[in-house]
Order: sequence, then structure tokens, then C-alpha cells
Amino acid sequence: MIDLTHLTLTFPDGDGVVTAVDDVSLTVAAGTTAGITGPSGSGKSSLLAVASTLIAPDSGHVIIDGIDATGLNLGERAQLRRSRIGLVFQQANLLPSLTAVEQLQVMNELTTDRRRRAGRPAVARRAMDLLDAVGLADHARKRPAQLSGGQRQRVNVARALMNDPAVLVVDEPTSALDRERSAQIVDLILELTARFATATLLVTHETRILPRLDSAWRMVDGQLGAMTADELTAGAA
Ligand SMILES: Nc1ncnc2c1ncn2[C@@H]1O[C@H](COP(=O)(O)OP(=O)(O)OP(=O)(O)O)[C@@H](O)[C@H]1O
Repeated sequence: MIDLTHLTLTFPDGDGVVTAVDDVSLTVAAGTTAGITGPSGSGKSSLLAVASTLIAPDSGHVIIDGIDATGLNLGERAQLRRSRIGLVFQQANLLPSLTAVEQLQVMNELTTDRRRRAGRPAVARRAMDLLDAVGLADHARKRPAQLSGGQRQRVNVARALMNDPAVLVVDEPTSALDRERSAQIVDLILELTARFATATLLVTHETRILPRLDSAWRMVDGQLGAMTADELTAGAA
């Protein structure tokens, strides 16, 4: 699970500061998905960057499976991120020369936690299992150029799960996809969240998907508020 408490993040802005994240608290339990929407510049990406420990907040706490990231140094934070957090961004950012299964296998090299580093056969097995889970078992030997946009995003999602993360952080996963493929990727993220018991934080402009998530939030000027039933119905229309 991920527990965000009273997070605040500011950036310098001319002579003053801009408060990108303003006293945000949010808890996402294992196996559930929280959706966040809001206008451009409202602080969604900043919140995800803090939640995934890429940026330290000015104040507040990011607690991942009981570990308070805000007390850790840079190296410890990077280690926590690699071993406990899966990141999915809008562009898949796959390595052009690697096959789908290799994109997943290299993730194991990134974790320096010896206890979590698995042997080659176990890594290959997990990579194949995950490709199967995202419906790409038959495409394991293909390189990104041989895959469609939707398939590349599926590899991206599978890769994020490779190190068995407690938290899945997903930023606009469908913005490069058409409506049908968007719906499929959202279905997939919900299914994998339940199956792998991740606490999933999903930022999206597509308000019509929010009613399907376990909780829905709107960010405005750095502040996070729960969406009302009326707002959800209007967005789904
Ligand atoms: N590195 C930075 N330096 C200075 N200001 C920043 C930085 N990153 C974000 N900001 C500011 O923080 C505020 C929140 O930006 P952020 O990108 O988090 O919003 P967003 O809701 O994700 O927007 P979008 O939907 O367009 O991605 C904005 O005012 C933005 O200009």
C-alpha cells in the first residue's frame, strides 16, 4: 500500500514559488486503484513524481509498505523505487534493440537488492508469465518496431511489474492510443492491480474511466479533492 500524508512541493517561480502539490493526503490499499484527474498544470505529474520518490517533497511523508521514503537518502530512495515501485508513463520508452521479453529481463539487473535479484531461469520465467498476463506471450521475440502502439504499451505495463512492486504509478497510459485500445489498457491495469495486489495510482484526462476505479480524485491548484457522484456521472457521459 502507499500512504501519502500532507505532501507539499514547491518550485521556484521568478521571485516567488509555485505550490505544485499543496497539502495532499491519499492512501491507496493493495489491490485497489485510485484515479486522479484535473486541468493541465494542476500538479498531477508533480504528485506522481513525489509519490514515486523521484522528487522529495518540501514536507509530508511518502510511506510505501510501511517504509517512510522521506527519511531515506538519495541512494536508498532509488533502491526503494527500483524494488517496490513500478512506473508506467504515456510513451512506452522501450529500448529499440531489445525483444519484448528482454525489455522485462533487464529490469532485474536494475535492482541492487541482492535478496530480490533472481537467477536467470527465474527471471526468464517471470518475464514470460508477465507477457502472458498482458496477452503477448506470442510476441515475446519481437522488437518494439514490430509491435503496435497498444502492444508496446502492454510491454511497458508488464515491465513495470517485473520487480513485483507494491505500488504501480501510471501517468496517462492511454494518451497515445485510440479509444478502443485505451479501454483495453485500462481493463488490463485494473485486472493486473487485483492479480498482483499493487496499490495503483493512475493519472488520466479520460474522466469516463474514473467510475470504474476504486476512488476518484480531482486536482486543482495543487489540492486534491474526492470527486462527487455527480461529477463522476457527468464525466462518464
Ligand atoms: N520542474 C519544475 N520547475 C518549476 N515549476 C514546475 C516544475 N514542474 C512543474 N512545475 C509547475 O508546477 C505546477 C504543476 O505542474 P504539473 O506538471 O505537476 O501539472 P500537471 O497537472 O501534471 O499538468 P499536465 O496535465 O499538463 O501534465 C505548474 O504550475 C508547473 O508549471
